[in-house]
Amino acid sequence: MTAFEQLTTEEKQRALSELRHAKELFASRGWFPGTSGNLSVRVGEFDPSSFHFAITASGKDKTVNTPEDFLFVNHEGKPSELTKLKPSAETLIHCEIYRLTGADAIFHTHSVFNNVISEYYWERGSVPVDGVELIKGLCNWKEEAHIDIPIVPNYGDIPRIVPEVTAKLQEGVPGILLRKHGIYAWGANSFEAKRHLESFEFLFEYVYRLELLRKGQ
Ligand SMILES: CSC[C@@H](O)[C@@H](O)C(=O)COP(=O)(O)O
Ligand SMILES: [Zn+2]
Repeated sequence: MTAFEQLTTEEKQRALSELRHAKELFASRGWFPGTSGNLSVRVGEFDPSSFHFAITASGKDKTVNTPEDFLFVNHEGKPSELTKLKPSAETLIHCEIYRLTGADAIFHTHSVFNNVISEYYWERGSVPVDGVELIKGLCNWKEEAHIDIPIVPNYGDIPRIVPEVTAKLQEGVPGILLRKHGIYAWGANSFEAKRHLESFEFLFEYVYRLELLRKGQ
């Protein structure tokens, strides 16, 4: 029996129901414009060289629920079982984030704020955030903490993005921006990944608005 076949139905159902819940919530906030975004939740034991996760199928309208919204894939992004569904085009980015962090859930969304801020700070290589209370939402409890949220290039060829993620992932920052594309946020479970995603979105909007005010526009 493969590691995937050894998983219980309950373990798989739990991952699928967490994905369904996150998908419905983010859809209600308009966080999947134009079918963008993808979500995943890991199942079973974690070994950096062998793991499985449930992920959204590619190209679907994530604002509607269908019986074909999710499938299971392995650490190489290949379907764990026979299916006609195609995993997210960005599955390899999820694979790399799981491999590097051992996280249990990864949520990726596109927003105007995360796109604009990734372009604005592109040359700097990261988005600086200073002393904002919501940095604590990222599990950084230091008073007046400073963080830099890394930005990687957005190539059409997804495998080219993977080594960029490997190189720029930052200890203590559970997220990474793709330039003019969107944010990947992760956590030790769905609850934490959601809190991180919401905190990042808040911080992007804060930095954007503060910059506008400082420039007097
Ligand atoms: C349709 S625009 C967004 C896509 O190009 C992509 O960035 C995205 O987030 C969704 O791709 P998907 O293959 O559905 O997971
Ligand atoms: Zn995307």
